[in-house]
Amino acid sequence: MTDSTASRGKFISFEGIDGAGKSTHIAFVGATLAAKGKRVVSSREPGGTAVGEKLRDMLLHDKMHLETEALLMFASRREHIAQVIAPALERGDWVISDRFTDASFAYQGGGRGLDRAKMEALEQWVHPHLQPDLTLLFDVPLDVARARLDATRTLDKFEQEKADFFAACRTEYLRRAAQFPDRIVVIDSTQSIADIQAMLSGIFEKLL
Ligand SMILES: Nc1ncnc2c1ncn2[C@@H]1O[C@H](COP(=O)(O)OP(=O)(O)OP(=O)(O)O)[C@@H](O)[C@H]1O
Ligand SMILES: Cc1cn([C@H]2C[C@H](O)[C@@H](COP(=O)(O)O)O2)c(=O)[nH]c1=O
Repeated sequence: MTDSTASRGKFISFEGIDGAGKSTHIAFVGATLAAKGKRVVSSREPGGTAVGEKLRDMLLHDKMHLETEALLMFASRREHIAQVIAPALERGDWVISDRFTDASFAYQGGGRGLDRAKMEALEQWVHPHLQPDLTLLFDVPLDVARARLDATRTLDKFEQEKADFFAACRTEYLRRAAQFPDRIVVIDSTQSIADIQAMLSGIFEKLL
């Protein structure tokens, strides 16, 4: 039986260029929230649903037209909202998403150069009334992100992009942080993991 009186949960997104360190902190934030008695749903984009994970596989490995890429990102998002995000928020759960629409503006808009108006039209279509309550933007210089990636893994299609692509993604992320200062918190991700976790604890202390 569902509790129809449960208050809406909160929606937190994590953003940053590849290698900025966001995935490192997702488990920490999930554990922090759970310790405070919140039910947490942790998910990711592209992906987060069966259909979304199939789209993710294509998006991270197959070359395609930049508009196809943007449309598939939003198709994955549409499914993610319908299957995961909206029901969880209605149940009163907290949703942590490793990326959301800011990533489309940064990567397809900034990185690939797709017209911002097209992205805004997709955003209006797919989630006209939903935005994260809080977005944590992990910001690092490109060389730091690249060194972290090179040290750890086989690179996917996006991670193989050149420095100017990531510079444009980072610029667009920071432009959006300036545009939405009440929602997006920029975290200097060159700090140690321990220092970042201390800062995150402070942010969630205020939010809870
Ligand atoms: N503040 C930090 N100091 C030093 N190393 C870090 C820091 N944050 C993350 N790392 C390391 O950098 C690597 C990449 O981190 P992580 O996977 O969290 O990045 P990411 O932003 O999620 O990347 P992607 O978007 O490509 O998944 C990992 O090996 C992680 O341990
Ligand atoms: C949501 C979203 C993601 N991307 C890119 C950004 C990353 O390179 C990959 C996802 O990989 P991660 O290791 O899980 O971060 O997808 C994008 O280009 N546009 C988007 O909307």
